[in-house]
Amino acid sequence: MDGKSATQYAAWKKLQSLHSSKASKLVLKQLFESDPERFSNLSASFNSSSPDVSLLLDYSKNLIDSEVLSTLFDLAREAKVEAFRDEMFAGKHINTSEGRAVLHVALRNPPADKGGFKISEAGVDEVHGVLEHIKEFSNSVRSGEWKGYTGKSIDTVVNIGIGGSDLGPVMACEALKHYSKRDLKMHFVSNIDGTDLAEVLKLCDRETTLFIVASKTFTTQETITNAESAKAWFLESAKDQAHVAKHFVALSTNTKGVTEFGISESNMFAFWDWVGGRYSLWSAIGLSIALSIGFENFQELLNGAHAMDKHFKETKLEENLPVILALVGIWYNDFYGAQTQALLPYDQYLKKFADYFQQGDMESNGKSVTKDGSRVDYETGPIIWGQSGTNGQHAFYQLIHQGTKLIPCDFLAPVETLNPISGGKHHEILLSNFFAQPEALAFGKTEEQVVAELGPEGSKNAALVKSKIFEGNKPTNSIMFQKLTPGTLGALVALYEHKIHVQGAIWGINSYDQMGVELGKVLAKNILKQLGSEKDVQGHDSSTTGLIHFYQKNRK
Ligand SMILES: O=P(O)(O)OC[C@H]1O[C@@](O)(CO)[C@@H](O)[C@@H]1O
Repeated sequence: MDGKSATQYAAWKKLQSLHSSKASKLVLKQLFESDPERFSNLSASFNSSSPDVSLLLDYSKNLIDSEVLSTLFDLAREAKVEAFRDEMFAGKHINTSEGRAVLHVALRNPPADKGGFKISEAGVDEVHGVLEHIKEFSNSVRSGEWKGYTGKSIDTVVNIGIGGSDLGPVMACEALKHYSKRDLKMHFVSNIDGTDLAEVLKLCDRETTLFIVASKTFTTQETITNAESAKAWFLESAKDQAHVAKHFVALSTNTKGVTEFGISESNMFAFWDWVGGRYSLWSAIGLSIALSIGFENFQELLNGAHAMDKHFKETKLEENLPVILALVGIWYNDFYGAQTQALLPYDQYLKKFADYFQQGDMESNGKSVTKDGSRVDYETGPIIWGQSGTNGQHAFYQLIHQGTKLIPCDFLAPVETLNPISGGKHHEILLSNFFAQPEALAFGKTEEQVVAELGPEGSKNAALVKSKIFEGNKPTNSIMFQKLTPGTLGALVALYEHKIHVQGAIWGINSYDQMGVELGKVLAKNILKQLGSEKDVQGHDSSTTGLIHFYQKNRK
């Protein structure tokens, strides 16, 4: 993939004309009526050696026909998606702006003699050593063997990190709570807002709390400030700096930064520059996950992701789940003008799934310049949002059903619940909604149906009738998995990681740097120095100056 502008592709041009000529004719009701086999023709499965790790992707409720779909696959071929995928797996420096490889797949790759991919890049051969360190340490803490400075075992873990050093652990610990050691309390501090740390510290005992300082660069202002404040809080009673070693560990690529902070290298879990922050939960950044669910389950998480890696690497485009999700997403994003993509997991344990992929997707593909420096003249990364079902139905589904915006939705659900309370009644109600919502979105409700429902009297109110019509033809994907296990979560996360990769390849952008987060940080550091008094405030527009002055005049 050479960072070409996507509009140059013949398939892109064909998709433009297909959208112009076909969009009004791509009506799901008719598409299903004309093809009784549509579901089986437009579903794809992912199976792995573990029966619990399998997925069904039903993409039949999309605004596509065979011609559109084949042209989308042509686009993938023209954009050399497979070659770019193989470059990633081979450790090529596809993160061109930073001159780095992109190898989160190496973090979950078994040893070559156990069927793993052969990947050559500095550090890759250290992955299993770090995993061993994670295993030993998490076993030691979970068993009570690891003692704090007064000889007590650890019962509380506080992960201090932000962005990819927080969102992955938060999402995975929530998703896999069923598998967690319930008497080891997990907390996550990310925001520089003192409230975040202050509220967590109220729940902590200095003698039994372990702080994890998670930061790839070990320079992130929020994380280092929070870590310094946590250390100060700890030393208020621990007093002796030597005790820090029993209560603070670090996850980073920056050994110098870690030791300067006061954490010994033996308490550091390292990773490498080819691990992107938003792709790092599989690395040392996942330590809190291993502490929560145990190393064996953490390994299962890695195994599930590796199984999806193999699927992505080895499956032909037409049956490749990440590719299908990517292409269908591009169809709406770039040809239907859809601005967002909703992730709607009908599994309460996945309530942080959409939050996680806000960074995963939007920090990867929120770009407007191709890898060769051209300004794109097409849409790139979508806005990712969502919430667990059925909650979203009572919050924003009104807009999805009857609003003016096209919102492609991915629905996800387990066949089996992990909490079959009340004899499974809750799960059946949940799944009935999981099945019903895409059906309602696809097929809607006609004016005739509304009139029949309202009857002669009710339907005299023309405005009321109109307000009850559901236009339908709203596209959705439905993903089902057996039950939410560590392996299934690994496969699901890897599925969306690779979807992001494919979309970035087609858009010709670098999905793996994040230049857009830097300017705000620099300006904030400059303003921080000017908050002392009004005379210090220099070099800003009247709005920024006015706001700062308002703060300075009114602070206590
Ligand atoms: O892990 P770290 O180096 O502290 O970075 C935290 C987060 O900050 C960023 O916004 C980059 O500055 C994210 O990409 C990253 O996940």
